[in-house]
Amino acid sequence: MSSNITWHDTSITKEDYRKKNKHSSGVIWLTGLSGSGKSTIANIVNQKLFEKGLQTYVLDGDNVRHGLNKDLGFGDRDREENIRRVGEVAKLFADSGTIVLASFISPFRSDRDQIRASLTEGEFVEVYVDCPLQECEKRDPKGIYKKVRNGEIPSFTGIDSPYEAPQSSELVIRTEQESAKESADKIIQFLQERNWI
Ligand SMILES: Nc1ncnc2c1ncn2[C@@H]1O[C@H](COP(=O)(O)OS(=O)(=O)O)[C@@H](OP(=O)(O)O)[C@H]1O
Ligand SMILES: Nc1ncnc2c1ncn2[C@@H]1O[C@H](COP(=O)(O)OP(=O)(O)O)[C@@H](O)[C@H]1O
Repeated sequence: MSSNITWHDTSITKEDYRKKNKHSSGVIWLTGLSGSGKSTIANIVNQKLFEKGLQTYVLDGDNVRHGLNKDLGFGDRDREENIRRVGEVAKLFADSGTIVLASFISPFRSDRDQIRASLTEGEFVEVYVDCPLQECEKRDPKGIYKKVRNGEIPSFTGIDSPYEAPQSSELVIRTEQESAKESADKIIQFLQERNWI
C-alpha cells in the first residue's frame, strides 16, 4: 500500500532537539481503568515538569477522541486503532524532543507492547495506574459509571469490556493508597533516576 512513499530524513535529529532542550525525551504511558487517576496524575507531572522549564505535553483519551480519533468508538477494534494512532503521535512528539504523558485506558497488553516496541529501548515508561473498580466507581468523576449502571453505555472497561493489567510495567501506582501528588512525585523521581531529566 505504501510502496510509493519515501521516508525523508530531516537534518535536525532527535538528539539535536534533546540537546537544545537539555533533557531526554520519550513516552510516559499511563494505563488504567476509567477514574483510576490517569489524567489527574498526568496533569500534575506535566505541570511540575513545565515549571522546571522542560518540554512536555499531555495526550489524553477524552481529548484525542474529540479530534484525531473522533471516528472511533469503544469496540475492541476501535480501541486498538485508537491506541495505534496515539502511539504513532506519541512517537512523533518523542522525536521532537518532548516528554509525552499519554493517558489512555489502553486495555490491551499487546497494543501497549507494540508502542514499546516501536520506540527505542528506554523511551517507553509504562505506568500502571492501579485502582480497584469499586473505588473508581465510587469516585465516578464524570458520572459515567452511573450511566453504565443505568444501561446507557455498553462495552465499558472493567464492567463488560476487558482490561488487561500490565505484568511488568516500570511503575505501579496504587491510587487508593497514595495521593495524586505522591504518585506524580514517584514518576518524576523515576525520570531523574533514568537520567531523562
Ligand atoms: N465504553 C467505554 N469504555 C471505556 N471508556 C469510555 C467508554 N465510553 C466512553 N468512555 C470514556 O472514554 C474515555 C476512555 O478513552 P480512551 O481513549 O482512553 O479508551 S481506550 O484506551 O481506547 O480504551 C474514558 O475516560 P477516562 O475516564 O479518562 O479513562 C471514558 O470517560
Ligand atoms: N490518589 C489519587 N490519584 C489520582 N486521582 C485521585 C486520587 N485520589 C482521588 N482521585 C480522584 O479520582 C478521580 C480520577 O479521575 P481522572 O484523573 O479523570 O481518572 P482517569 O483519567 O483515569 O479516568 C479525580 O476526581 C481525582 O481527584
